[in-house]
Amino acid sequence: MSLDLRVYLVLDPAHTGGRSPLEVAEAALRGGVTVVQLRWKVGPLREMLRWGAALRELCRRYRVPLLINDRADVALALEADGVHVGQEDLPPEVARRLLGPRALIGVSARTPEQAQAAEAAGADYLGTGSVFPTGSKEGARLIGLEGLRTVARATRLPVVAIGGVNAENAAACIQAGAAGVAVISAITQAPDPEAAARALRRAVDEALAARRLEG
Ligand SMILES: Cc1ncc(COP(=O)(O)OP(=O)(O)O)c(N)n1
Ligand SMILES: Cc1ncsc1CCOP(=O)(O)O
Ligand SMILES: [Mg+2]
Repeated sequence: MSLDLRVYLVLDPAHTGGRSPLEVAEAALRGGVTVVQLRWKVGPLREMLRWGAALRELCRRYRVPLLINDRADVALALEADGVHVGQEDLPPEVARRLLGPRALIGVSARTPEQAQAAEAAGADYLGTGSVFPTGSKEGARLIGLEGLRTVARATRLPVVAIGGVNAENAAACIQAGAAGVAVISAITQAPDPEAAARALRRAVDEALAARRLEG
């Protein structure tokens, strides 16, 4: 499946403000998100599989890729499109071996060295952050827009900016070299997730168009 990283929803059922994760996901898909990741950090694995299977069907209907955070076994079980792994997770080359050449593999990279290692290991894209302060990931280290720019310049892989990104600061991430933005709270904690996704999509599309014009 081709990879359009413009607006990347990281769906964590622990961060949907008590709303149904599937309803939030469908609203976000209507609003124009281009990738969905299921991030499941607490709770029974069987529950993750149940949510994942429903999300799999939903994403197929919208023809949007579904990636699984951390867990290649779950990605395989769900026939998801790929995985996203961090620096302390399953190494990307192992994920590639398990999931095969067609799987999408994303890797978190905060430094040029991590970016280059991920590229050499066969990653398809990088997740880079935390660009801004975030309340959604404990201990996330801040790299700022300068850190994002440094990573984007160090790799040929597309980079998605993550951490505290919203419709107001998304354009700055694109100007710093990102191919798109990944968000949890800007969509899942928004009073209207569909409108929030649409606003992010518009901000990213306008910033990408402006960047193309600048050449
Ligand atoms: C798109 C994207 N980028 C970065 C991350 C963070 O992954 P990781 O560093 O492994 O942290 P956890 O999300 O697993 O806590 C991500 N999930 N998605
Ligand atoms: C998973 C993750 N990795 C780096 S920051 C972050 C959390 C992003 O959440 P939010 O979009 O709510 O700041
Ligand atoms: Mg991880």
